[in-house]
Amino acid sequence: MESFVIKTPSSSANIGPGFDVIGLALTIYLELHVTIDRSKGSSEHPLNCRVTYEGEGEADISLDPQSNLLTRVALYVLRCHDQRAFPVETHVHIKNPIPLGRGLGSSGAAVVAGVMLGKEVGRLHHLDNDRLFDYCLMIERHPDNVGAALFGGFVGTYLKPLTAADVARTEIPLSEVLPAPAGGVDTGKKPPEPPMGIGHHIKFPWAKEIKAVAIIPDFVVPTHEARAVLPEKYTRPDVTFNLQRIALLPVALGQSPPDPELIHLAMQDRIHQPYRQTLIPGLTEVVESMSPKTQAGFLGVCLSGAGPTILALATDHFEEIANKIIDTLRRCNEKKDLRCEWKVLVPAEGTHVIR
Ligand SMILES: Nc1ncnc2c1ncn2[C@@H]1O[C@H](COP(=O)(O)OP(=O)(O)OP(=O)(O)O)[C@@H](O)[C@H]1O
Ligand SMILES: N[C@@H](CCO)C(=O)O
Repeated sequence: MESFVIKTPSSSANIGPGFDVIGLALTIYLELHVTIDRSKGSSEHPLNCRVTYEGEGEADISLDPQSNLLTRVALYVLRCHDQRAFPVETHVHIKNPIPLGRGLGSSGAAVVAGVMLGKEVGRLHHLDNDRLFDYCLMIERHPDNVGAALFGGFVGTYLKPLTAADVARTEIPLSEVLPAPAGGVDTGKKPPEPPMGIGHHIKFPWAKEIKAVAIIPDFVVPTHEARAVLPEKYTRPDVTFNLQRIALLPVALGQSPPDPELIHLAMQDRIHQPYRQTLIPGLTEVVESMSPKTQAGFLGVCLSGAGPTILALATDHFEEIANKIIDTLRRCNEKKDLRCEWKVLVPAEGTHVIR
C-alpha cells in the first residue's frame, strides 16, 4: 500500500494594486490524504478512485471523481500522459479548511493540489513545479492564486507572451480541458497539453513583523461574478495610480522594520476594489477609514482576491483591528448581524508532498 499527503496553502491575491499579479500563500492548508493499493485487480469505483471529503462546503462538494474539481484536474494531467484513469485502487480523502468562494484561493488550492495529485498517482516525476504551473494555468487562467499556492510565500506572477498557436491552445474552452463528467464517454482523445513555460513567478521578501489578519464574512462572492463587474478599459490616471503603487508594494512589505505609512500607500488600488464595492458593502468605508495614524499596529488593508474577505496587514493589536473592520462591514451591510470570522495568518510554504 502506497500512501502520501499533499498539502497546499490558501492564498490572498492582488494585495491591493497587484490585480492578477501578486499572491500571498497563507497558513490555512488543504490536505489530500491519498492511498493507492496497486495490488487490487479491479475497482468498483468510477475511474478507480474513491473520494471522501471533510471540511468547508462538505454538503456541496461532489464525491464523484468524474465531477469533483480536484480529481478532474488530476485526470487532466493523467490523460495528457496517456493514462485514462487513476491507478487501481486509489482513495483520496480531502480535508479542506479553506472557505469556498470567499477570496482565500480555495479554487486555486484545489487546482494546484489536483495537478500535484495527477503527477504523484501517475508517477510523472519529470514534471517539475514550473511545468505544473503551466497545467494549472490551463484551468485557472489568472496566475496569482495558483502561483502562490504552488510556490508558497509572497510572489509576483507573470505570463510570457505566447505564439499565435499557443494562444489558440490556451483559449480552448475549459470544457475541453476538463470534460465533465470526466469519465463520461471516454473517446480516448488526448486533451490539449499546455504550451511550455506559460507562467513564471518571482519571490518577494516579507518582513517577519508583518502578519495578515483575514476577516472572513459569512457570504460567498464567486470569482466569475466579481470579475464580471470590472470594466474592459481603464483611464490613464487610474492605471498610473496602480503602477506607482505596485512599484512600491514588494519593497515596502520586505523592509524590516516596516514603514506603516509606506505600506498603507502601497496597498491602494483603482483597478478592481472600487468596482467590487457593489458586491462587498462596506469595502470602500473600510479602506478609507483605516489608517496607521489612528490605529496602532495597523499597516494597510485590501480586498483579499475577489472577496468578500478583507485582508489587513498589521504588526500587533490584531483583535482591535479585526473588530473595527467587522463593525464597519456590519454598519454598511443590510444584515446588521452579519457573521464574520477572523484569523491571524502568516506567509505559508508552497505545495508539498509528505510521505
Ligand atoms: N477542495 C475543493 N474541492 C472541490 N471544489 C472546490 C474546492 N475548493 C474550491 N472548489 C470550487 O471552487 C469554487 C470557489 O471558487 P472561486 O474562484 O469562486 O472562489 P475562491 O477560489 O474561494 O476565491 P478567490 O479566487 O477570490 O480567492 C467553489 O464553489 C467550488 O466549486
Ligand atoms: N486576481 C483574481 C483573484 C481571484 O481569484 C481576481 O481578483 O479576480
